[in-house]
Amino acid sequence: MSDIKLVDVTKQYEGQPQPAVDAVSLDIAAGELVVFVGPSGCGKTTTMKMINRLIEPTSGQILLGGADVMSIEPNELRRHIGYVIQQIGLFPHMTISENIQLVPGLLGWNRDRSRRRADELLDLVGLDPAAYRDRYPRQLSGGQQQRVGVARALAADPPVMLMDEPFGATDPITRERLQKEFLRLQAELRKTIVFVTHDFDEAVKLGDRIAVLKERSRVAQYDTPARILAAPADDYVASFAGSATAIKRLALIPAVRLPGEPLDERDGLPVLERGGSARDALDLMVRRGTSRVAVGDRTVDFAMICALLEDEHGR
Ligand SMILES: Nc1ncnc2c1ncn2[C@@H]1O[C@H](COP(=O)(O)OP(=O)(O)OP(=O)(O)O)[C@@H](O)[C@H]1O
Repeated sequence: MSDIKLVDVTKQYEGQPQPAVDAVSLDIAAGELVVFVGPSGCGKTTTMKMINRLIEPTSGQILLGGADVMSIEPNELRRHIGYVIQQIGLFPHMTISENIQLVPGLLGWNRDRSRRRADELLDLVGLDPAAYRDRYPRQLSGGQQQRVGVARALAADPPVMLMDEPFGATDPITRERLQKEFLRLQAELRKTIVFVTHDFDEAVKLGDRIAVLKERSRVAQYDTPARILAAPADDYVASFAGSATAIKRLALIPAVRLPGEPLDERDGLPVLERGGSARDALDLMVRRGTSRVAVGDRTVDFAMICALLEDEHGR
């Protein structure tokens, strides 16, 4: 299993008056996508990099599937944990395929198997292998390069992925497309993912759970996007989550994330389009004059959505 457990983790950089990360504890379940969100400098990246030992904690413990990461050999750890960063880090003198084959190469796979794997991964991230495998990074757009970055991190099929503002450098439209593709990919792959961003909307869109961090990475709230929006733990979380109106926030919550009852097909409820948001579910109810709609194999009801809105106004 690839759950991640942080126990009282502290990082004190030399010469700094305060720790960058101060006694942080957090449990991340296997197969879950957890987003660390917080303002610049609050310690998100430092916390994340301690998980794959790019940074060593001053004290505390990080457990990966129950084993202390400090006891896992660094190469073994890297095979287990894919890593995607904003600057992508593709090697300019290597083709796209060669870039993706780096990790399989390190693992000693033969060339045929590595090549096949690179093609398979290009396909997975929506790039036609025949068109892209032999190009160089500079011949790709920023969004395409970012997809290659994700493909490369997935090369050895690691159960865990660390992603540090992976879509941060792309324009808003590309970013939205990458987010959607990424969610589709994760629905299929179910990796354990730690995703760092300072964009709260991105956190709401992507996270199964969000850890809202304040200074020194202290956890202000750790919960599902719907619950954080409906019931922020304190003023800090509320102001961080604050700018959007309640109804706009509904548009950020995928309807599949709302609590619901199992669907009985015989009810003949209107069916929400795949990928629809809580806002879309509400629209469908209003249009069809029903108080429940089918979302996948469950139903979502009007009262649930009202509760989200009311909590918002009640504050
Ligand atoms: N190598 C280092 N030496 C000393 N201080 C550091 C070092 N790396 C980071 N810091 C400090 O630790 C704090 C947390 O930095 P970190 O990069 O983890 O924050 P962050 O939340 O990821 O920020 P951002 O969103 O701007 O990337 C900051 O105050 C930063 O200046």
